[in-house]
Amino acid sequence: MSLLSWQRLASPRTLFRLLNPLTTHSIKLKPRAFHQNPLTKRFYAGDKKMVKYLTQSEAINVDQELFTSYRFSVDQLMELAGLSCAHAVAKCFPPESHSRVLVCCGPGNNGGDGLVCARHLSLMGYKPVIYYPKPTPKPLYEALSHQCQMMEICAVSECPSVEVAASQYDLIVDALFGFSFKPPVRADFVSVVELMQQTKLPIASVDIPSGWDVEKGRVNECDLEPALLISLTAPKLCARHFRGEHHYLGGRFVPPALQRKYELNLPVYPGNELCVKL
Ligand SMILES: NC(=O)C1=CN([C@@H]2O[C@H](COP(=O)(O)OP(=O)(O)OC[C@H]3O[C@@H](n4cnc5c(N)ncnc54)[C@H](O)[C@@H]3O)[C@@H](O)[C@H]2O)[C@H](O)CC1
Ligand SMILES: [K+]
Repeated sequence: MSLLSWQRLASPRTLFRLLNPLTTHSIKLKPRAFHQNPLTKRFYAGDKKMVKYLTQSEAINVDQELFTSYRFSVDQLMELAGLSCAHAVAKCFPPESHSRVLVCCGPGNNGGDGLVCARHLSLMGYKPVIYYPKPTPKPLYEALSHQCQMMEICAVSECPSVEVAASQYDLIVDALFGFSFKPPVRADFVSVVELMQQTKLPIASVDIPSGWDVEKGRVNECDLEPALLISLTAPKLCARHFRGEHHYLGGRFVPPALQRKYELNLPVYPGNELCVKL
């Protein structure tokens, strides 16, 4: 068995003992219980069940139950969702190297998560700039936009070209469409989707990589490939096709009974963290 295989199976302590020529302990080479994600090939310690990947209708149903049976308000969950996205961004793209962030926001709740994320990124030392091509005329979105303005977060009204984006930004946050997206992309959003398809900047997608089919994933060769995907509540089926470097789960607000009802098998969030690596 190769060293790489042992790295996946053994704990760091066992590995140290295996590799340390000075060790005098007798070592039992008993592999730990583990399971492997068949798509990402990642190994997970323990024999816990795999996290569930939701269909589009399951995602919508979970969302609805949170608002109806559990009486959460959209603002509450959006704040937690957007905050967890900002935390995942900070883990993968620290402000020291990726301070200039273009946050692209769509017309629905995914876009709302983006506005919240931009506000928290700005509090965390980033310089976010918002591109919100079709602001939604509803009190929630107007308040979120107003908060961003009051926080002196800049907004651009034109979608930057690939070249301009490359010179002015270090990272793009994709908060255009989430689990209610129905292809094809409508005219108002074509240029920003094309920017994200063509740019070489890293992209952090909120919940769903925009333009992907919520269940089938990438449908066109040119579809964007985020470097970071932050699944919210639970990953959707499209996340099985994610090939980027970082996959996080955020939205740490799902009541245990709802987790049980949908057999979500969510991973344990470490300590008081707002997101967990999948
Ligand atoms: N429970 C949770 O997990 C929470 C998730 N949140 C986030 O909410 C989105 C889902 O929000 P929703 O408003 O239902 O949908 P979308 O944001 O995906 O977008 C709907 C919006 O987009 C328009 N639209 C749909 N298809 C197209 C298209 N082809 N072209 C252009 N426009 C399109 C549609 O008309 C609507 O206006 C989820 O993914 C999470 O990110 C909550 O924030 C917290 C709870
Ligand atoms: K998105």
